[in-house]
Amino acid sequence: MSAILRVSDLRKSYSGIHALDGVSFDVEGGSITGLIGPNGSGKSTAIDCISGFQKLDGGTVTLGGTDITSRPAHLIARAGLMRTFQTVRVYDRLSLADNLAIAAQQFDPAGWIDEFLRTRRYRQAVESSEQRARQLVELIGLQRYYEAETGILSYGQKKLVALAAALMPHPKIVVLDEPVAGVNPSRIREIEVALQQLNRAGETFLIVEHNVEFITTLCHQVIVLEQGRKLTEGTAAEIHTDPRVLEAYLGITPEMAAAEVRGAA
Ligand SMILES: Nc1ncnc2c1ncn2[C@@H]1O[C@H](COP(=O)(O)OP(=O)(O)OP(=O)(O)O)[C@@H](O)[C@H]1O
Repeated sequence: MSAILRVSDLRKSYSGIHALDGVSFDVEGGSITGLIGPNGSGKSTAIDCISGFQKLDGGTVTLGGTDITSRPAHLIARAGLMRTFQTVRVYDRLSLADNLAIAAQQFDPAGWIDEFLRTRRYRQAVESSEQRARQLVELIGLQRYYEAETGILSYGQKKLVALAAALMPHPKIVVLDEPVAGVNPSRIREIEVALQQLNRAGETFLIVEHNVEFITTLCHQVIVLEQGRKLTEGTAAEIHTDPRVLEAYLGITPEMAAAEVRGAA
């Protein structure tokens, strides 16, 4: 695997607060990479800056070798970096199929003249969008709701629809902002399975999430931020046992962990 997304030395301050203080990391193509850290560590600022929703003070972002630093969000999306948001954004009154058709249309090569004249380009765009929609809906396990209004779906299922919408234009990577926040715990597994299925089909994800168990179950690589800096990165197993991560998250110092072990012995 090679890096599809490379961020180097990201810097962003808010009136003296260093939200990002030189953060660098890579996301490998075909991976699920997690970005975690305690409250205020800079996760949201990082993904907002990467996806063009905030301006960086410094640093670079490259996508598939192309410099996309500080481009407007819509051009970053067009370059192949899509994102989802903490709060779900779907059209409740429209069917799942229509939600996905609208998502595809934003990037459609066919214009209104093609549509008016029903050109071959228009017919091909509609056909490939429907094929993509059916494939994605199957991968997220919602095929029985394809024609149903999305309003009837659970919050977790709507999050999956928003994810499928982000995937419609065949992006190089999707950045997910807290995909299981607010989701009923009994539904979290559905999202986990859907992401695994999509990843097996070749999709790449960068996930920001507070639910560390979800991240460590799912991710090949985990990056940990603390106070605007990268504290560490590694596999889920490495992160789980890293004393610096335990301290940052739980306030457990290596000495306390050792004392606990001695006490239990
Ligand atoms: N618009 C803003 N104005 C001023 N300070 C901000 C702003 N946005 C973020 N910050 C500060 O920047 C730092 C990083 O915030 P950020 O929201 O990126 O962290 P986070 O890891 O996403 O936190 P959380 O997990 O609580 O969402 C924090 O100290 C925060 O208070």
